[in-house]
Amino acid sequence: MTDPVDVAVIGAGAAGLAVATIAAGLGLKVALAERGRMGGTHLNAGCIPSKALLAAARSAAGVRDSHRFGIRLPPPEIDWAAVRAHVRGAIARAAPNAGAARLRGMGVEVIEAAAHFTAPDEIEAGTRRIRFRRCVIAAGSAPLVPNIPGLGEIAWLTSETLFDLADPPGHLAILGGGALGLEMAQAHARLGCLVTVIEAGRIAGQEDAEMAEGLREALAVDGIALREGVQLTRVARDWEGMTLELSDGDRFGATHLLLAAGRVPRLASLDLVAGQVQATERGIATDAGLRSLTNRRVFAAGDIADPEGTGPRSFTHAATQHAAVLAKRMLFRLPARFDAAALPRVTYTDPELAQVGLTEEQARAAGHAELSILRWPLSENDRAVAEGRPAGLVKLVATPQGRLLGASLLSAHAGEMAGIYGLLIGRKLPLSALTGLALPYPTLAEAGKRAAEGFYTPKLLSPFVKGLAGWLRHLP
Ligand SMILES: Cc1cc2nc3c(=O)[nH]c(=O)nc-3n(C[C@H](O)[C@H](O)[C@H](O)COP(=O)(O)OP(=O)(O)OC[C@H]3O[C@@H](n4cnc5c(N)ncnc54)[C@H](O)[C@@H]3O)c2cc1C
Ligand SMILES: NC(=O)c1ccc[n+]([C@@H]2O[C@H](COP(=O)([O-])OP(=O)(O)OC[C@H]3O[C@@H](n4cnc5c(N)ncnc54)[C@H](O)[C@@H]3O)[C@@H](O)[C@H]2O)c1
Repeated sequence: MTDPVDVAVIGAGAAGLAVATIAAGLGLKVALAERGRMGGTHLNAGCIPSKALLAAARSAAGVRDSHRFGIRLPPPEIDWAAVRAHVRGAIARAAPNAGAARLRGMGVEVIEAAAHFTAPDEIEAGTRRIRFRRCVIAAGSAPLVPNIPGLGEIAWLTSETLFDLADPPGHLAILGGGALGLEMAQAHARLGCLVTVIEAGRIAGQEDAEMAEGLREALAVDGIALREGVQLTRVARDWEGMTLELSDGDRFGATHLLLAAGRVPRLASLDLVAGQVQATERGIATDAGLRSLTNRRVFAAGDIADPEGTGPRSFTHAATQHAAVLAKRMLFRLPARFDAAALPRVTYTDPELAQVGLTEEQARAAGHAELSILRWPLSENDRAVAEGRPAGLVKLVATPQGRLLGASLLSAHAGEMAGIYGLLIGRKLPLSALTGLALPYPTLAEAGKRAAEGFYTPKLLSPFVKGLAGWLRHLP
């Protein structure tokens, strides 16, 4: 029987790679099993291809829009094969960072096979049986395939197959108006496809309603048909592609259907019973420090982790935050917990929609009866005006004492600005930390500062302060 490894990792996506890299960097003996493509979702079927496609789409939109700046160009011609090559090129350029060679170079034993538990302290991957001191389950999540009559008749798409299409969809129907559905709707519309989004609730349902409304207007400009508050009740194949029936009785034809209705944890093949690891339908049940509730040797990270029953946070930056928690908790045995309070999320449409902390609705639902709601429209921001992009809004939600609870941003580059709000919320800094910050002029980031200034303006203009200023005026 061979010595146990210090850390066995199941899955080489963002979470597994980060954990394996940290542990190997500390000189620990690490084994990593990956059954599919190294790099997992974010590299092969998630962040990188979707952002690469969005960049191509933004470029096409820029050409169409150029007349606003006095530049006359012919309509863009979309070379789909070249767009695909750009997307594949982006994946290929990022791939070496996640590659088996890099990991092996760091001393990690990489096993390119599916892993499953055989005992509470052992996994099997391919022909290898590996005993472990610690195991991190980082097997990620897969697209949810809803149970819709007729779905079996058609060749539906998910994010795992969408980026491999040899030809552009003529009419892409998208089931789900969350981050994935909206990003891919805009990308394909700008690349010349007809797009219809079918959303059971409202688009961007987790996000602030005012932000969703602004995004709705922007997507309409791209010609995207949004069908909100309806279910897809049936799909049938026909000679042109498919016919979709909606719960309001409407029917329409489409050539392709993308399922963007959420994700489910990849639990099935792990044999969690043998590992004595408890899971819920949302993922591996862990405490706030990502340790399994039922097997102290086992931890979870990334999309598959369900810390304290709060559900997964399906973001690459959440996966790397998980790895940082595990570095402290699992490797150094220090207290550490995953705190999602300051975790940003961004929908990379144009404009981008970023959220950090609580939306107004969530803050009220959490029992904050009195709130200070501070807004600054992009139409009042010099940079946005100069660049001819005045649509958008920054909205801050604060306590009456000036502590920031949440920030919602609808703006170009909102994702680049989200971090500052994460810092304010995470470090519990007052709004004055933002108002006192010298920001370069003219920047979009100033909109947030102007919103925060709105908290202090009424106080500065109070009769007391005015009286004080009047009195000071008489001093020599
Ligand atoms: C289209 C799309 C766009 C996205 N865009 C963004 C974005 O812009 N920003 C953002 O932050 N997030 C984005 N996400 C979410 C992000 O991609 C995921 O949150 C992140 O990739 C999850 O990483 P992970 O390591 O938990 O899982 P994964 O990346 O899914 O990795 C898990 C790995 O485990 C392997 N595995 C599974 N079971 C086993 C087994 N039994 N044995 C061995 N290996 C196994 C899988 O093959 C996989 O490679 C996007 C997702 C999608 C689908
Ligand atoms: N920019 C990003 O960070 C980014 C981009 C894409 C995906 N992701 C991650 O990937 C995960 C999956 O994204 P997603 O957009 O598929 O999931 P999601 O849960 O964010 O959105 C799914 C949407 O589909 C709707 N829906 C579900 N079932 C439906 C049905 N039968 N009919 C009509 N509508 C239905 C829901 O109401 C919801 O609005 C998310 O957790 C997200 O965090 C992140």
